[in-house]
Amino acid sequence: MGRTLVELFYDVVSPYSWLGFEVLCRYQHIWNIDLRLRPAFLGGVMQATGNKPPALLPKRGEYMLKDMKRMAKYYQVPINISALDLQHILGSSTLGAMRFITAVDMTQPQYVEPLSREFWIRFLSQCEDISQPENISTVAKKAGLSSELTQKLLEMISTPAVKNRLRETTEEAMKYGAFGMPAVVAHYNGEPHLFFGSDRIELLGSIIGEKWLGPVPSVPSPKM
Ligand SMILES: N[C@@H](CCC(=O)N[C@@H](CS)C(=O)NCC(=O)O)C(=O)O
Repeated sequence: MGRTLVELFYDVVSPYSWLGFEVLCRYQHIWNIDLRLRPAFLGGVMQATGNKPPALLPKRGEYMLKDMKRMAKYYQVPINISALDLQHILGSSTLGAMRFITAVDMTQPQYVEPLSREFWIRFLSQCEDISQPENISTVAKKAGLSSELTQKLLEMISTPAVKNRLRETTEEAMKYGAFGMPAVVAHYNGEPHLFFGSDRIELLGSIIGEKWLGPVPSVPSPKM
């Protein structure tokens, strides 16, 4: 049977997207899937669907911090957010970062995975800014991009081509029914199936006929 295309729509503002991203990056080497990373803009989804970040509700925000701590440990993803950081996250815009990742996706797609991870590490592990060009450059360097390339990509983020591409990807996620992130779309049996949340990947596996081995599956060792 052919490989199942699995698309992950995500924004680096979203800690649950980071969890979903790492789990799918692990499973792409185990399940019969082709993982397509789709950088999108959560702010645009929230605005267009009339949804709101769940953490704006104080009790939900309080719970989310505890949930996040437990999930980070269980999923082995180094998210490290305090109540103060959560306020900062809710007040930050990741539009520039998502445009930068989009520009990379358009020109150097092999860097999308390490670059997205480095944005999350800086933003949700070290709780440092990712909106200023100098900080975007620091992240890009960590992901292995040269300073010349980073400079060109920074120039690209204000072009209509990049802005439109990010808008189109965000709209595509919503066409599949997304109202938040991570939004995972599995193209199976000739139909797209939307899953919302990092906690629905086990369910995704059951739909596409793949076995869930927990959030940190061990990768089979290559045959000698
Ligand atoms: N239960 C989901 C929660 C995901 C979640 O809360 N995502 C946030 C962004 S970090 C969102 O977009 N929420 C929209 C909503 O809950 O309606 C998970 O474990 O991943």
